[in-house]
Amino acid sequence: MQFQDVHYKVAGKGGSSGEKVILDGITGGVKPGELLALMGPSGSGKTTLLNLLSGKIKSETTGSITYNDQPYTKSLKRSRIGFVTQDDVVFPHLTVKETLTYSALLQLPSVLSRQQKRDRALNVITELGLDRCQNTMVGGKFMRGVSGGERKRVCIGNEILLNPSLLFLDEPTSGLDSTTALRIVQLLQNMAEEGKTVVTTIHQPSSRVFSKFDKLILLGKGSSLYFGKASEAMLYFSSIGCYPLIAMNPAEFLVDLSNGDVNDKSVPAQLDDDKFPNLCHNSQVRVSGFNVLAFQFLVEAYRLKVGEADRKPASVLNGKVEITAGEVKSRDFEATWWDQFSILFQRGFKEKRHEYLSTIRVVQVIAIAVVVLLLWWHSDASSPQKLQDQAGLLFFISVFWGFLPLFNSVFTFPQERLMLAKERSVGMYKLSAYFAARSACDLLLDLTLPILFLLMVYFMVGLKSSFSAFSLTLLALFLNIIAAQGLGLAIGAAFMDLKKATTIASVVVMSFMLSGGFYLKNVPGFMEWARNVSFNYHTYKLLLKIQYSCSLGRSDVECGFIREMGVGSGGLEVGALFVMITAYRLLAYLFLRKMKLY
Ligand SMILES: Nc1ncnc2c1ncn2[C@@H]1O[C@H](COP(=O)(O)OP(=O)(O)OP(=O)(O)O)[C@@H](O)[C@H]1O
Repeated sequence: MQFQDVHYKVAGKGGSSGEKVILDGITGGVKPGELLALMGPSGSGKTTLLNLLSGKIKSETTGSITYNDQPYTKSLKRSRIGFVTQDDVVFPHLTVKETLTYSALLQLPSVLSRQQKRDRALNVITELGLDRCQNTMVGGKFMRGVSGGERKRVCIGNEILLNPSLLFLDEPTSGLDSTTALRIVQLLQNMAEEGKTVVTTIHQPSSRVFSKFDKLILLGKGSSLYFGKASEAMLYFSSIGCYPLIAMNPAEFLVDLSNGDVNDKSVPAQLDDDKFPNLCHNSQVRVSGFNVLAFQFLVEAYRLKVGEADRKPASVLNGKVEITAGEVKSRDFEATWWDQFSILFQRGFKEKRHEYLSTIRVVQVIAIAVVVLLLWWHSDASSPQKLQDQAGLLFFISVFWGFLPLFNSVFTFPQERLMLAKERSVGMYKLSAYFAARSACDLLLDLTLPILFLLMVYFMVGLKSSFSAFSLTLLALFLNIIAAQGLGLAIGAAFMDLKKATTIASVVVMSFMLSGGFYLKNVPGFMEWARNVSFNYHTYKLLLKIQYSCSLGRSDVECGFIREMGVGSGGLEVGALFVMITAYRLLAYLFLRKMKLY
């Protein structure tokens, strides 16, 4: 891979006049068998350069980046490039083996049998030295799992399943102790020795880690301060008069220099006012610990080294290949739609069952059921007053089993956003397969607890004790839950941000509850739409019909509103719920389609 004079800028707040240059003419290259490190202090542009080289960023760029003398193409991204992000994008409740096996089943070509794909996952586990922890959950921020170094190796494993020729890694050692960091970099060096081209950003490596790099690009404030063999970096800097005055890790020395920090370092005497007259107002020489002169000297020295003659004119790179959801359509999906659905369903089920059927949720439902039992124990519909109380219970049931699944499903897409973006950007599966699998999985898990609730409560609170009434009540609750989930998924997909999504969801929930007809019998005409799109209103009516349609209509004048709502076959309500089930899910799918992959 070769890159020449790469520039990248972003528009500042004030439009084009306030443009911010992020990368300023970076040139370099790396061959198969080499490990290239992009080093520099925080904010120097390492991640941006890595994103450009891997094809993640395409806009606002000039310069040329070629792979085997060819420009970037979509198929290159799919089959030849692996990218390990700085944050570990993994499912915490899956084991190491499950993570890599599902990934292999989704990614590897269909010419391989399922068993061969599983074997490939096992080979990668062995290759990465993960045998001992293969049956341990990966874990994450809120859950203890494998160690940080092992988790990083799982992420690398995910990317090397397809055996890419180019592997990019963003800060693979951040947050790891020096021994674990060394193991990771050793692993990268081994991969490079096997013929891969490996490019990694690194913040401040130990000297042993530094010795593993074949090539090095040192960045400072978006400018290149060095490109060449890592082993020759110190020689180069001493050739321009910069060397450490005390024993120092070379990486520390280089990052200090790129930070403009010249303490304990010898710098050329000509860093005096006469060499750079335009920079030499003494007040400017040091800006909050940053030695402007020294830094400028390093940038100029490197430019001199490269020589203006070698720097070809910049050509426009960008804009032609936008990595969007639509584009992924064109690639060949490796597994069939049904295979994708079943793999994603199994993966989603394994990941989510811990959450849905967790002790805390079961206890929550049992606790609510006990409170309901205490309040409505042996209630009946023998008088208008008692009938009103029972209607209250039905209203509560429709609200509770609407809002619980709604709030659960609001989290689904925002929580999986990173994983979805990562997997979809390489076209691992069709969005429809993912959406169907995710919905089916949530459904199965969300329908378990209402059964428990209803079994605990139904026969003790004086509701109709026939099998058909019980089954119909359960069915009505199921429809309510499926509609509520759809709305939750749509809100989550629309905002993809947990805070915003939960806030909006709570507003929607309150409006539905208030306009649902229980608190206010005469809902004003202009608010009727809120009632009509409220699933719990229709479910409430349905439940009233199931319980009372036969016994009402005689003398319960005082419960006129129950009679009014509870008479009829329930076909209209079932129809309304089906419309909502379809509409909300369709909306969720459309929002998901519009989601940006990067
Ligand atoms: N889209 C953007 N809009 C505005 N500024 C940006 C954008 N992308 C990058 N930057 C800025 O460019 C600079 C380089 O960012 P980059 O993430 O590449 O640095 P880095 O060297 O990887 O830093 P770190 O080691 O902290 O991750 C930073 O100052 C960052 O704020």
